[in-house]
Amino acid sequence: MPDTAIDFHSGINQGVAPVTYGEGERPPRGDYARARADYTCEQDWAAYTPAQHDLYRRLYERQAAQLPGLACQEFIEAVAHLGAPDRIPRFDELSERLMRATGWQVVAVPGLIPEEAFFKLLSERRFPVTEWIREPEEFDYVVEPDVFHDLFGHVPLLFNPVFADYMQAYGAGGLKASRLDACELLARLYWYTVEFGLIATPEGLRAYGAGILSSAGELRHSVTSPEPKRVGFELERIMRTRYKIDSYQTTYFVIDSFDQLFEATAPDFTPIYARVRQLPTLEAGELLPGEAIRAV
Ligand SMILES: C[C@H](O)[C@H](O)[C@H]1CNc2nc(N)[nH]c(=O)c2N1
Ligand SMILES: N[C@@H](Cc1ccccc1)C(=O)O
Ligand SMILES: [Fe+2]
Repeated sequence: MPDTAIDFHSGINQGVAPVTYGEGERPPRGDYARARADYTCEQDWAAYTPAQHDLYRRLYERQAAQLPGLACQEFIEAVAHLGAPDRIPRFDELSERLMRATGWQVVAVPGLIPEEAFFKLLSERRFPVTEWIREPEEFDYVVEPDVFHDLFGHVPLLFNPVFADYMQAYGAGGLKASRLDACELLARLYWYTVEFGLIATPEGLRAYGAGILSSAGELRHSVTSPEPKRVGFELERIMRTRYKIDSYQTTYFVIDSFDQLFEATAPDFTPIYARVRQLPTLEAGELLPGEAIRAV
């Protein structure tokens, strides 16, 4: 196996083991010995215990119950494609449905993988899903992404054609950003859209980011709390903004549509990275002078 460490949250490939992850260093959780060179592995579905299937079901049910009025309609409609909530889905069955809808597949990975491997899979329309599930004590919060976050949070929107194309473009863009040493800037885009994005709809603000949609508490917080700043989507604004990895976000960026997201990220990022590097970096929660924030 390539012996490469990653900082999942910052998206910075450290190049050496062990992994830097939040505070302190430790290897990523997962069985990397079974992984292929592209970091995918077989989903050992038979190895899940009844207690683990039951944990998935409880996570699913808690989350599904609070989607109405908080999650975007595209997500709500697509959650059903995950299949029966009473057991951890089989990735190959899910892939068949997803392939028919948008040409995507889900592939098992042991856990966090190096960002270049991650980008490559996305660019091939293969979404890496962590095979392991959190421990019962981690019901409310798990530090690294597990199968519940990856499946419930990310996979439903891969059934949406525009979002599906955005994810592939992000992967290809990631491979390019690696060559331009711009992964830190690009990772902020992923964070503030794919993980923690909000969308304005005629019915009001809704969540589409996987980090929000798989979180017990942040879903309501992100959409309804008066506390966080909500700023209209702006590519360079996002690329210069740091983020929090161990608390609710203090700023959320709001798109008007998936088409807007796709079109705003279509231009060549090479000159954009150069420009953003000249601008001061903003802290999470910091606003620009006179910057408009959206009311909830
Ligand atoms: C793209 C993002 O910035 C980050 O670098 C990558 C790294 N490796 C990963 N690996 C897995 N399994 N899941 C992820 O979400 C990520 N994120
Ligand atoms: N247009 C970007 C690629 C990209 C697309 C969509 C999302 C993220 C990145 C580039 O040239 O680098
Ligand atoms: Fe995620």
